[in-house]
Amino acid sequence: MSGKLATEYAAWQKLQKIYDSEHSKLVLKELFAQDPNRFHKFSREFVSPDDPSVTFLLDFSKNLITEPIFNTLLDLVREAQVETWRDKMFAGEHINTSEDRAVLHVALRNFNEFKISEAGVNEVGNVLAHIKEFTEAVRSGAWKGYTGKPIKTIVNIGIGGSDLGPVMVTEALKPYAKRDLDAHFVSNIDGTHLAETLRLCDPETTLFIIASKTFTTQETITNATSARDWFLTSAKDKAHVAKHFVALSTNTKAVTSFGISEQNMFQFWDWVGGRYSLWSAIGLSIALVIGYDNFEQLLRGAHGMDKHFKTAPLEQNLPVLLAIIGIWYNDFYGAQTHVLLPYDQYLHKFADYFQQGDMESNGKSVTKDGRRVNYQTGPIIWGAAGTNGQHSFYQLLHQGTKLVPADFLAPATTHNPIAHSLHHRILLSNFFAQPEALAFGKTEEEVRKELGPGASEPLVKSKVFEGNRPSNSIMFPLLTPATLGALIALYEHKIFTQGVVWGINSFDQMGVELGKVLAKNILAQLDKPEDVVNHDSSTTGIIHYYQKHRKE
Ligand SMILES: O=P(O)(O)OC[C@H]1O[C@@](O)(CO)[C@@H](O)[C@@H]1O
Repeated sequence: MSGKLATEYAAWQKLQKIYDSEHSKLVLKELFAQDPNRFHKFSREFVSPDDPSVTFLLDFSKNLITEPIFNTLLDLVREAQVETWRDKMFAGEHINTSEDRAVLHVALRNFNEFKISEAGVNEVGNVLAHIKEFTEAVRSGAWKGYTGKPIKTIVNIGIGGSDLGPVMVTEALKPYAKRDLDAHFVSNIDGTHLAETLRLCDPETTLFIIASKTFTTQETITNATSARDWFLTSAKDKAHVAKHFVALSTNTKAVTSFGISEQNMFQFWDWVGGRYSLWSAIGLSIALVIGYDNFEQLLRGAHGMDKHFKTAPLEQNLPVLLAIIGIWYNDFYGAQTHVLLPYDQYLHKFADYFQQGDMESNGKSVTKDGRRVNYQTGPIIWGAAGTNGQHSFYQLLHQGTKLVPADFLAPATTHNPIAHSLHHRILLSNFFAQPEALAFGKTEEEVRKELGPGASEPLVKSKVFEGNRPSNSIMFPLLTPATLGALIALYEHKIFTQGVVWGINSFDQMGVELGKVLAKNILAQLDKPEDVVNHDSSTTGIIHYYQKHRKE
């Protein structure tokens, strides 16, 4: 980053002028009518440099852009020195300046290709070997519980990046799962989460995975402690913990003091951000569910995207393209959110995952140099699997007053071709139709013709679709481990690129700390009304209501 506020870039100022003078004239229907070649001009096909079966189409032609806008957005990326900062990241420079850390999730899937100098990077292979050995032992039944039975259930206890990645990926890659190994994920401190999960577990055949980068997160350590107490109620002897508890962390001291032996610990390093950690030991539950070979395919798919991001010219660089399109709407059109719409039920947790990935990375208002930004940074990320979203929030997308840029994603082929793939064809017909409806809408004239004479004016008006609502469409042949890896890396590098343009540190998360400190302070005051001190009347009042009405 050049130490500039994004608004100080010449390209940014030029974009503002273009927006001010052009935006009202940008009509997708006209843009397509003027240029029969628009789709080819504004679509790219990604083919992994490592594996030609990892390929997808990005169609970004249904966006409110022209070639001058597109080129000026690329100029902004150049002026912000995105490529320089990208190369710093890959080289292991400490670009996470507030924590003086490298940002090296790419090293977790590097397979020794890029030369990266940072402590721990040359240990990645050993951890992967440990993951392979352990997952094969558990999946084969060689790893036995304290009564000599094989493991039938795994419970990952973690939160945030120690939960969302494993959840999303094990859901997305269910077709590759070992169906006789049940996987559960406990994250919330709400006792319900653990209690409901333990109801499904047999202490003799359950493996608990305590996933925590810091191994100090209150929710995770509390859940882990309660899970261990539950286990020991049956197993009695603490020596049995070793057969049923493993840890994923950077904090060996905290792991061993919890009572998990170092040989049952899978290590990672401080240069792995929590929201970028599924590729690390945090991915143990993924490897247990889909097998090590598929887990490695996930990593290799991401590595192929890494190489693309590192080498492709900006105008061909898919993470850069998603990034600049997002900036155009976020910073010039004033769009507050960005919606992710995977037309694949296996990807139903994709938006959840990138809520942390994007919003915890770019939900910042101060630059790396400590200057308050005077522009919008990270968007609000949300979404749902199609076609479910169509029966929930698409009314707003089509006829609301808010601009909501959308990413549509879908596999050309389903893993479940039931009814001779009729279901998939119906799903895809919607995947194709929704962006068309959003972009081109339905005119008043078309509505009048449809309703015929005599239709009331309000009814006519209510059925008009203004259109001109932008979207990206991404289609890939099949959702495989490698394709998923490439897709996740695509969005990781989009987030990186936007953060560099905005001049913010995408890799710390200071904003999650204050609430935790206040909560710990309040926890100590919950017994009696007189304990509640030093708060505003609202916080005091609602705590007193709780104390008056609680039963336990
Ligand atoms: O993995 P851990 O150290 O337990 O942190 C869990 C999550 O908590 C945070 O909110 C940081 O406190 C996320 O950034 C992180 O993924």
